[in-house]
Amino acid sequence: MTDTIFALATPPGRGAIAVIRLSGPAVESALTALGATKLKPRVAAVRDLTYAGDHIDQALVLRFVAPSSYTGEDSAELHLHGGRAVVEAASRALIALGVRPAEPGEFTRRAFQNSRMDLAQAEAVADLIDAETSAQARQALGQLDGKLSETYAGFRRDLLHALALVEAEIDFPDEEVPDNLARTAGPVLDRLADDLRRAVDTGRRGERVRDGYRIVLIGETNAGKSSLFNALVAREAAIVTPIAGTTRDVLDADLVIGGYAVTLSDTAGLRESDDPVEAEGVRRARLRAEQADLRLWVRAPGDPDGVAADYARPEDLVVANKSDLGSIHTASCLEVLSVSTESGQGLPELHDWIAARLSADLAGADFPAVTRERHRLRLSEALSAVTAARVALDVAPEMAGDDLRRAADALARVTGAIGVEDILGQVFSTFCIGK
Ligand SMILES: Nc1nc2c(c(=O)[nH]1)N(C=O)[C@@H](CNc1ccc(C(=O)N[C@@H](CCC(=O)O)C(=O)O)cc1)CN2
Ligand SMILES: Nc1nc2c(ncn2[C@@H]2O[C@H](COP(=O)(O)OP(=O)(O)OP(=O)(O)O)[C@@H](O)[C@H]2O)c(=O)[nH]1
Ligand SMILES: [Mg+2]
Repeated sequence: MTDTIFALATPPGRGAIAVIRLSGPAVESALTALGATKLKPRVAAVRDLTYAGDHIDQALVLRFVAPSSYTGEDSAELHLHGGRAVVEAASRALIALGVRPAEPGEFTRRAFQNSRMDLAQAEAVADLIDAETSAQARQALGQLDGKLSETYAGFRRDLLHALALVEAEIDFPDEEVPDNLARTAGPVLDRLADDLRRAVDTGRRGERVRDGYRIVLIGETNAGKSSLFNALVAREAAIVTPIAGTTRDVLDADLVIGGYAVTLSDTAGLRESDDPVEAEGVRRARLRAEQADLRLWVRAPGDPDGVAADYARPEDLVVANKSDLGSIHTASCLEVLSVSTESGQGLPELHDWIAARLSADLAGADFPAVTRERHRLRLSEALSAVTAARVALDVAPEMAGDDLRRAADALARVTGAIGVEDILGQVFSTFCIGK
């Protein structure tokens, strides 16, 4: 027998309205015990809620009857006056009635277990709640609508089609088998491998939209990295001094540029140093630059050209700072934008340049993007199994069946069709209570 659960679905504290959600088999009896009777399903009605003779609130109540609800179970919502005492009283009454407080994500977990949504959609619910930028919300909504799930289902259909071809040939063996198979199943697998490869490639993009695009400021000491960092985050977050070697630790700030989440990092100036603290700072700066999606090479007039030439990638940008003092000379082929954090010259252009780069990198036409490491690993697994199957087709077709089954398993794990037990806790523990 399933427990009946409840949780505050709105933020805790004082507010205009507080919504308590209930779900489970005892919802109707709990509502009756509170005095909320004669409720037409899915029609809001005002009821005086009472328990043990105490008036709890004059509430708006909404009842859902299984399976037509978010969780697929009998459910209800109590729209209360949003005060702490009212929510407290309602919670105490529900606990006394045997309704227990929900675990984080438990409503959505039940929706998943009652096949109201698959695992990728449940993850999208969490992403949508966490979304702080328009791009994050757009991506999560697409995934909630089932766009990602449809993509995976399409891959699985192709796989099972190929598997059927392989098994048919193996059940009726003759000498022509490898030739026939390569002709029939071969093209199916080639196309599938192409699709999987493209899906894996969208993975970086999807994760960047979700978790933030990593931009690192890097360059010689005193080039003005920390000054630029402060200008971009619009506050005095980093220490700026005329002393070379001021910044040691990597400093991160989250900001939104052009509707995309960005993590911007300020780093220690790159130079050889006998000071172990500074040397460690330089080591961390280099590491961070390697992991970044985009590096801004900050240079002041007179800075040597060397570092950027050694570490830069073609997509990076040289920011020629201190334009009020002069211009830089560079032999590198990177794009150059001149700014002065002192006068503000060039800063709007730099902002626009970054926004344009983000939308070029992240706004793909072929959404839905893969949004999680978990998905990307499984897709890569499926891709390598399909590649192995394609090779086996020509030499040992009886092996191809196993590879294809392995690929189908990997895909089924993404949407939670199989192998759910070991990841359920992990997926839902990151939810907030009441979702
Ligand atoms: N008040 C309120 N607002 C909310 C939610 C909620 O639970 N309560 N949601 C919660 O996240 C989201 C909406 N999602 C929902 C998804 C499905 C159903 C539902 O009852 N589905 C039934 C009936 C569909 C119909 O015909 O209208 C079903 O699918 O069978 C309700 C909410 C956002 N806003
Ligand atoms: N004239 C001028 N001075 C600037 C400009 N930007 C920064 N400075 C000055 O340059 C000096 C170094 O600036 P920082 O931002 O600390 O440089 P940094 O690259 O972070 O230096 P380290 O942390 O030591 O690697 C400070 O005195 C700043 O005021 C600029 O655009 N024009
Ligand atoms: Mg600095």
